[in-house]
Amino acid sequence: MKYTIFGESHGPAIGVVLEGVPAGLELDLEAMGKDLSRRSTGKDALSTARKEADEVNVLSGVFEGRTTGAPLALVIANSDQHSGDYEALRYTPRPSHGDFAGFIQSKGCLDYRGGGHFSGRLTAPLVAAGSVAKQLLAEKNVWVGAHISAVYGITDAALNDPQELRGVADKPFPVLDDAKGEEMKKAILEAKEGQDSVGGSIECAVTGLPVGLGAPDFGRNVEGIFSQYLFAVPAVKAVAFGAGVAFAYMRGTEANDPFEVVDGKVVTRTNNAGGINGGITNGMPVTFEVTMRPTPSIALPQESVDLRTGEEVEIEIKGRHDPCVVHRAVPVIEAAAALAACEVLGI
Ligand SMILES: Cc1cc2nc3c(=O)[nH]c(=O)nc-3n(C[C@H](O)[C@H](O)[C@H](O)COP(=O)(O)O)c2cc1C
Ligand SMILES: C=C(O[C@@H]1CC(C(=O)O)=C[C@@H](OP(=O)(O)O)[C@H]1O)C(=O)O
Repeated sequence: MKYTIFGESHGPAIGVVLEGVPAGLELDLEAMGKDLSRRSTGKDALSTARKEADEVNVLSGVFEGRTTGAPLALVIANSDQHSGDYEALRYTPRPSHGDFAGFIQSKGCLDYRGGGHFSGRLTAPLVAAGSVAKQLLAEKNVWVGAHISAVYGITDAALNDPQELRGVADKPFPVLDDAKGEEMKKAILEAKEGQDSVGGSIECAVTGLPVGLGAPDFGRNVEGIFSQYLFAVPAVKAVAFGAGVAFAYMRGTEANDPFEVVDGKVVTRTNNAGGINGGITNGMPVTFEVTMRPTPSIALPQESVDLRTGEEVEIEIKGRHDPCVVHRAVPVIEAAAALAACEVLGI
């Protein structure tokens, strides 16, 4: 499958075209709607106040409830744009958003309203595409789950078994330990109160991938394939597999995953490698953590440059921004992982 996401945050609609979807899948639009509502806006003070229904209109690729194999076009309308909030920012880019790089790359023709095509809004169609991927993976007993692993240095309980993630998806704030979740929420609201934002991380597991997929080489390496999809999510700045950055503090004796036989199957007792050795799946769950930066649009004054005059200026960003993107991004990371898992499986 190949996907193309289109649209701008303040344009009429956003959407995705998925090519190469196998024919015959009975598309579960209710499951898709559930994932979209996990990501949705305007629910509480922890997220942007913009309110979008995020209803999916299936334009093509489905007939009598089943995929036909033709390109699947899913469209989501935009309705609650406040484009006036962005007028003053047209030539004075927001630090760390896509404004400056996008302005130069587009030769000044950028749709700067609401972050245009760079907006986190574009993760709605990604979640829709990810839902299709999850449904295809379910036919092969492959499952994807995730939780918030940290917000502003406050960490969730350690994930011992990916099955613990099964109950997390239905929680409004998807953590394993709800008490830690309350601390994280407090940190988000405190940052918001101070006209600031916070970053964090999401841990994700993909279970059921068979041993032997991928290759050590560029282009077919399983860590590389997952990373391509994950870094395409706005605000993702790091991806680490298995024990990840903690390897820097370990000896081989702690880091190595000993082999054992369980029910006649070769498995590893620990999974520090995150289910991948030599770029190839080893049959254990593929596990990874993504780090997401603090939301760039903060209300405090910031330094910018007027691109028309070259003059250094101070800007103040108005509007409705997420004080933290992490909690809404959990289904987004699952979606990116599901699409990556499909590629690894050759779907
Ligand atoms: C779900 C989600 C919501 C986001 N909400 C906002 C937001 O309200 N304001 C903002 O400035 N950035 C937000 N972002 C982050 C920006 O879209 C992102 O930082 C920007 O596109 C630049 O990309 P980069 O951080 O990957 O370099 C959000 C990202 C995601 C995934
Ligand atoms: C609309 C969504 O999030 C938006 C992501 C976003 C950004 O810059 O990434 C900026 C804000 O846009 P606006 O200023 O138009 O309210 C968020 O509300 C969404 O996720 O559906």
